[in-house]
Amino acid sequence: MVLPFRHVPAFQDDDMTLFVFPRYWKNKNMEEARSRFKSVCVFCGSSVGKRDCYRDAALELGQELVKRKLDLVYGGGSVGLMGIVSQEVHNGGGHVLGIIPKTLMCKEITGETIGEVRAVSNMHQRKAEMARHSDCFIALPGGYGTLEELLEVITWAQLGIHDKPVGLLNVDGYYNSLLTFIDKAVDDGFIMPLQRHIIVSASNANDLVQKLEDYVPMHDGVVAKARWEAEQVELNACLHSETQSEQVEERNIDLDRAQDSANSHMSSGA
Ligand SMILES: C/C(=C\CNc1ncnc2c1ncn2[C@@H]1O[C@H](COP(=O)(O)O)[C@@H](O)[C@H]1O)CO
Repeated sequence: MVLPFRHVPAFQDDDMTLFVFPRYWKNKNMEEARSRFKSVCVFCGSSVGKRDCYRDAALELGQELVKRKLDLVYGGGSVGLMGIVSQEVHNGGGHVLGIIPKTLMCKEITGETIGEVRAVSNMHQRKAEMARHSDCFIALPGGYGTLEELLEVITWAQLGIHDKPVGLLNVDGYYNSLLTFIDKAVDDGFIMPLQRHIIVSASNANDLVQKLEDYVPMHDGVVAKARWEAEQVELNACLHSETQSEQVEERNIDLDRAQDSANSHMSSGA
């Protein structure tokens, strides 16, 4: 029996928990409760910000992921808070997956790569891949890029495209004005009160990850998930064939280069 994520209570103190979430288990002889997540997607600034508290929070989040044995999925590279959190997870022995559009994939823009790096064709594919490879999302402080990524996964949760929890690491009140704005949108009838609960927030990494663990998705039943799943399957097929044709193209370019080099060796008599 496979239970869909949305129908499973976050906490079940029985053998079923082991069956549904193999990584979330309570051993009677051990104090430690492991996470029901495997991978966490972190959105965060490509800058470090002007105050030390942002760097400290990125370090603390990295350590929290290592402590809970969670893998990191992020935008790739080593610039800004992205570099701090990814380096910390990598140093702590966690798996780091960076997903980065080819255009941004040069040291001058993104810095050194860390861990596993997956190149994608564009920003849309990057977001789809980041979401596909993770079980929940966390936004550290950041700018336009972070906000855009955060709001997209919140919108996807609202539409029922996924059931994955979304958390704001509200470092020293960085996101207070965004949360106030969202409350205003609820008061003025642009966001339904039920959908306000999609966003979970906390001021430190430990509390935030715990809240994400406890999160139970709520739905108004308006959007049929099956329709999105069909669309998702199509999108994945599309991304897959795009990646495959790019790989074929790259292989052809490599073969042409090898042929050119062999030809020039032959003609120079080497
Ligand atoms: C053009 C700039 C930096 C480019 N470097 C980036 N490398 C990798 N990923 C990036 C980069 N810039 C943005 N991202 C993605 O958006 C988020 C950060 O954007 P923000 O505007 O700094 O908040 C991050 O999660 C990445 O996925 C100079 O900005």
